[in-house]
Amino acid sequence: MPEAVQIRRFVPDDAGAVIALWQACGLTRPWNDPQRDIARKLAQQAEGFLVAVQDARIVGSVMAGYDGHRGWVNYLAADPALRHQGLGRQLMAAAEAYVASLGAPKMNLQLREDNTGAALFYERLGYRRDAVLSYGKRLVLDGAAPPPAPLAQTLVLASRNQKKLAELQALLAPRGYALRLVSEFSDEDVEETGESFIENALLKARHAARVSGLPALADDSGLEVAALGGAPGVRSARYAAERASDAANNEKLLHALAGLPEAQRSARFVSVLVLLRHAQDPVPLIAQGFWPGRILEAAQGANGFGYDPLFYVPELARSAAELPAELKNRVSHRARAMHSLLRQLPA
Ligand SMILES: O=P(O)(O)OP(=O)(O)OP(=O)(O)OC[C@H]1O[C@@H](n2cnc3c(O)ncnc32)[C@H](O)[C@@H]1O
Ligand SMILES: [Mg+2]
Repeated sequence: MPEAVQIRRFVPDDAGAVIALWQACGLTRPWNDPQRDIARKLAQQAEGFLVAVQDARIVGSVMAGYDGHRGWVNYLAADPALRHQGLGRQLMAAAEAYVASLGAPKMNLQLREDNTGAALFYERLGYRRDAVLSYGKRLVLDGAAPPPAPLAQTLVLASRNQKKLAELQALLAPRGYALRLVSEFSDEDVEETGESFIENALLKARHAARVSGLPALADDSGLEVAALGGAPGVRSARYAAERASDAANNEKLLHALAGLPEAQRSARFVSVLVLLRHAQDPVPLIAQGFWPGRILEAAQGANGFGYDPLFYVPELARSAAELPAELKNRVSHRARAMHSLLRQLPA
């Protein structure tokens, strides 16, 4: 049986094994020389650099420090072969105890935006996403230059739905995009006459680009319920009636599925995003995202909008309306479509 994991201070002889561990965990970057990062830490609060050891092998690391305002944690690494055994949690507890002993009132950390696995890990430890943008300026370059961050660019959002605006804004702000609503430029309503999400998204985006003169983003989305042959689908917003309220749509859906057992209540949210550089853009960027789940027998939760209170997400064991906004925005159909759209944008 392997011996229990011990957490102790880093010593210089650990460097080779620690760097190999960081590389195995994908934590190193060409512009950050790990040797120099270790040397920097040994010169500043060296006792906040901890390693986890099992059977004389380095299986984990964490670097913690206090800048006089906040505690910070970096280089949390756990041997990939020991995942799900509480090692990351143990290292974070040690890092928190260290910065708390120095008097830090709060611990901060930074994650790459697409690192959903790590985000869920920190949320389970009680961390919450702060409503801040993280800025940085490199003072010393160890190696190759990092890719340049995009400068702020304004897009018009072809939507009248404020909840969509909030979700899309949160997804785009970290990438340097600001959104303005099409209602700033025109009161005209676009009829969503398309047979597909793509056609409707294109209609909305073209109109917004035309009236604003700006590049335009549109989302056409909806809920597809298997037992209803994919309905309400592209008609999700007007399922109960033209301009129906969310409550009326939800009631109609519950009625349509009344008496159906759980196994026959599967559904998915769909989001199709279209980005046009200008109204005549012949090559729109298009991305779609899906979010599988099932329809509950009664509404649960008060967050989100539309069908969220009836949409149960099995992996999170909650309805979409019970998820904090930032969590919905990491796993939803819209988030998935946005990640795919962002991958198509030039860096
Ligand atoms: O067309 P715009 O002005 O963007 O706003 P809308 O609300 O009419 O949006 P859609 O035409 O795309 O219709 C989508 C409908 O699908 C539902 N829907 C889409 N995304 C959803 C989400 O994240 N949560 C819950 N319901 C959603 C909701 O009822 C929306 O009204
Ligand atoms: Mg609409």
